[in-house]
Amino acid sequence: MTGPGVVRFFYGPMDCGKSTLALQIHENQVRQGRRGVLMTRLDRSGPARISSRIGLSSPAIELTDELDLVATITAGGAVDYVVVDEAQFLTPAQVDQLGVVADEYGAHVFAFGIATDFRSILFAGSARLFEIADQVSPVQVEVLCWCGRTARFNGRVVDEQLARQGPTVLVADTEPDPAAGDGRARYQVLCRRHYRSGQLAPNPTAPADV
Ligand SMILES: Nc1ncnc2c1ncn2[C@@H]1O[C@H](COP(=O)(O)OP(=O)(O)O)[C@@H](O)[C@H]1O
Ligand SMILES: Cc1cn([C@H]2C[C@H](O)[C@@H](COP(=O)(O)O)O2)c(=O)[nH]c1=O
Repeated sequence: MTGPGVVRFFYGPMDCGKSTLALQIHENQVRQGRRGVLMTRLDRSGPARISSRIGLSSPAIELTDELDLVATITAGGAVDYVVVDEAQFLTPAQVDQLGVVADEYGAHVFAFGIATDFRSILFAGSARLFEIADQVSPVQVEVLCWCGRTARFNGRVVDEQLARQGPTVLVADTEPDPAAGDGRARYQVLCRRHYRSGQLAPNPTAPADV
């Protein structure tokens, strides 16, 4: 199928509802009989699923660096739409392949991901999406820092300290995992002020220190 394909990138910090939105868009496409492909990479719930904290989840193709997305998406015939979650983990070449799927095959591509890593540096996949997508939209639901300000920073917390260095990819949740040891990383969304200072909670001895 050829036609007006499009690449749309929805971005936002962890826990703002990206996977929920991805699954809602998929649902609305399916209801109208449109044929689609769901893809993800390194979902917290395990491989080959898109899962939302609201409780929705759906099987999806698990991506790897080596996978050619044009071949993967078109393998089963024509597709009307593609939903890609955790798109920050795509390689720039794979993002370009999404552009081919939109332009040459007429598919509507909906990509979802966090823009920046724990160092507040753009992920390679997200950077390429900002560069080539037809439309980029912040997810509308705000997540908040502990101080009440809007949180745009994805802080990585290790041993209750904000990490400033480490591997770019480290799959973990915003909630501590009770099954894991104390040193296990978690993420905490923060406003810029508290991302810069590394303060993760109110200071009990200085209540006004926000
Ligand atoms: N019981 C609930 N009722 C309403 N909203 C919820 C509930 N549990 C989680 N959420 C919302 O789900 C959102 C996280 O959704 P999710 O799709 O997992 O986010 P993301 O993919 O961006 O990390 C949060 O905004 C949170 O407020
Ligand atoms: C900031 C940051 C995040 N990650 C991982 C952590 C999670 O597994 C996902 C994001 O999940 P969500 O659906 O947006 O909640 O990305 C990472 O590997 N490296 C980072 O720097």
